[in-house]
Amino acid sequence: MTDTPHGSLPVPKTAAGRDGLDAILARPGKAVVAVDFDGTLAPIVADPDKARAHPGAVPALAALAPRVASVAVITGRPAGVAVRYGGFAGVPGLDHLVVLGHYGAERWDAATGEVRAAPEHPGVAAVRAELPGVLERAGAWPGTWIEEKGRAVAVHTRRADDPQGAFDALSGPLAELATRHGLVLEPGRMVLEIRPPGMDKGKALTDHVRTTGAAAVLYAGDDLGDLPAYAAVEKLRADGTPGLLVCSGSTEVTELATRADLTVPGPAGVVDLLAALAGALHE
Ligand SMILES: O=P(O)(O)OC[C@H]1O[C@H](O[C@H]2O[C@H](CO)[C@@H](O)[C@H](O)[C@H]2O)[C@H](O)[C@@H](O)[C@@H]1O
Repeated sequence: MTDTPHGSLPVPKTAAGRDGLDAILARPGKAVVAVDFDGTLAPIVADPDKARAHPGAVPALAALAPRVASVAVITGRPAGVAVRYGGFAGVPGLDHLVVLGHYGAERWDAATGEVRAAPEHPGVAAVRAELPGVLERAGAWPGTWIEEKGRAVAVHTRRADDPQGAFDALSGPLAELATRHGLVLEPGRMVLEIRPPGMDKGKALTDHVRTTGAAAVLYAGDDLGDLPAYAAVEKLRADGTPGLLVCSGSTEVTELATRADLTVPGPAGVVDLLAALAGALHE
């Protein structure tokens, strides 16, 4: 990061992004800061159970949260899992943190410690029962495994001998399985998730911006599941609410970097950015 009029805050490469950042700095009490979890706050690791927030993430979020209208984590993880792996509960400064899990189908509030959730979709149980057979018929790629997520199931290929080959070969059969049970396929970083339709990170973010009455928004993500949130920020901007799109950069997914106002080097870069923003708002 280079020094700018706002300390170590980087300058977004687009005019829309610079407007978004300026709006957040001008009226932080009307700004929502929303961030994805895996790949954005937490470095990508081979075993999803071992993913943890970057050590600087909680301190940066806790420094920022009291200075803005709301900080939210919007994730494909179950909300409770993200809270645990993030270490978000009981942190001074994060007393009003919101975690929107399962792409917005679940909401955890730090203020109550409770999770509110949409009803479960019956198709998930049917998919769960059929999934081993579908994987077997698709070639039983060694190293591929199923993550049980409660309201969804995910097939991970990162630990397969050929992660991209397994991902490509399984995409079609899993999309067909999802459709047959009224569900949708959510592709991500070496993961194919089958989950209920009707909610995505874009709707989750737009609802949160509306309910908080925010006048500016920052969204940071790294994966394909974050694209609806990007689209939501673009729509908010078109409708007059400034916003800043941040990409947690990787070589694995490049779709976000082309649309982002600012690309930072992975979770460490996101943490630096959040800390710099908190510092600028403290000045
Ligand atoms: O919306 P997110 O917070 O980004 O969650 C998306 C998925 O993240 C997890 O999988 C990803 O991270 C794993 C741990 O680093 C990695 O092994 C895997 O390859 C990635 O796809 C999680 O396991 C999924 O349930 C989330 O939906």
